[in-house]
Amino acid sequence: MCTSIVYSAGDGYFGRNLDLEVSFGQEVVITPRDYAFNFRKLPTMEHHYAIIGVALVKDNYPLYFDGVNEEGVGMAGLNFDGPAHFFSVEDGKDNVSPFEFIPYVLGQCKSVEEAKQLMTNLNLVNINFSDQLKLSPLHWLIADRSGKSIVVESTVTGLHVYDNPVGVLTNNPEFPQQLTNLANYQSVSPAEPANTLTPGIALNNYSRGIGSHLLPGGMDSESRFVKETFTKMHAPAGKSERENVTNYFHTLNAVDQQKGLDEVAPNTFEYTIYSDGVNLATGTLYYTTYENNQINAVAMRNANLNSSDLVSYPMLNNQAINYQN
Ligand SMILES: C[C@H](CCC(=O)NCCS(=O)(=O)O)[C@H]1CC[C@H]2[C@@H]3[C@H](O)C[C@@H]4C[C@H](O)CC[C@]4(C)[C@H]3C[C@H](O)[C@]12C
Repeated sequence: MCTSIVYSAGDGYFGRNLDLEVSFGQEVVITPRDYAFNFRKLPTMEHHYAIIGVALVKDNYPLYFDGVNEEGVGMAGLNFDGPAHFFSVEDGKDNVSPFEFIPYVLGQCKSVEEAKQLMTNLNLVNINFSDQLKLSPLHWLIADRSGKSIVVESTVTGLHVYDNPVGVLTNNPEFPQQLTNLANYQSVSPAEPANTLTPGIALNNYSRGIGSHLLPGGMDSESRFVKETFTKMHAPAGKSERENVTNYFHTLNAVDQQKGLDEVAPNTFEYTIYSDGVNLATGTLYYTTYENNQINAVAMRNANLNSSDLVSYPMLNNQAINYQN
């Protein structure tokens, strides 16, 4: 499972938890403006906005899992196994494969509105990156600095672009169903609830936090969608970058997956391999990994963005404990 959010405090932050049982060898990758993005069915994009994100680099091609461009547009691909459907190439359409979709949008859009315009003639097609790296069944969250976000889902019924009023995406079911399900939890509150259950009979509020008693806490995507929406909606805005980054990670950690809790095959467990968040104004990417809770950062603007060479940083996995004596 995965969870992606846009968090609108300070400059705004975009990122995700990547939950899986295997690691792909992903790194933090900066694609500068003059790296030539080749597309299978569209002309090469010679120049474009610079991108920072987490990707697997294969044959000098950055296969982005999530990323943010220098204009502050963020995009993440999350598993959508079952409903996801990609089509055959169609003449007259903008035929883009899922593995090309993040560069296609982040390379040329300054806002969610521009991304929406770009997608009016889009056909997400069933072309594999290679025989080893086949199509992934994904859907996507796209957000910008204003905090506005959309979800893109390609299913048997076609391409769907949904406004996302809560700025959260997890996995199945289809996005409209996830939104509808929120209605079941609308009384969940950080405050003490009013007793509408037993009018006239006082109940003993035995604990603090009783307003969130009904909040789901499972590893499943529906539970995470509700829990993350509640957590993010009530997340405080900090006064500094440090405070906002700290709040951002606490917000995502509400739905991270500890090893041992989500068995996807006998004795094989899905867990949160990494969490990342990019400042949408500065392009600095912050991340933690399962093995290393320390927040590490890579600044896009410290790289030469007028170049054609990818720049990669390994994700640091050694737990950095601050021994005080
Ligand atoms: C599996 C990842 C999504 C995490 C997620 O949603 N997990 C939930 C699993 S589940 O619902 O509980 O089954 C996705 C996100 C980005 C994907 C990768 C990116 O799309 C980049 C390439 C694309 C290639 O086509 C396949 C390999 C790949 C390297 C992808 C592998 C995998 O599908 C990734 C890593």
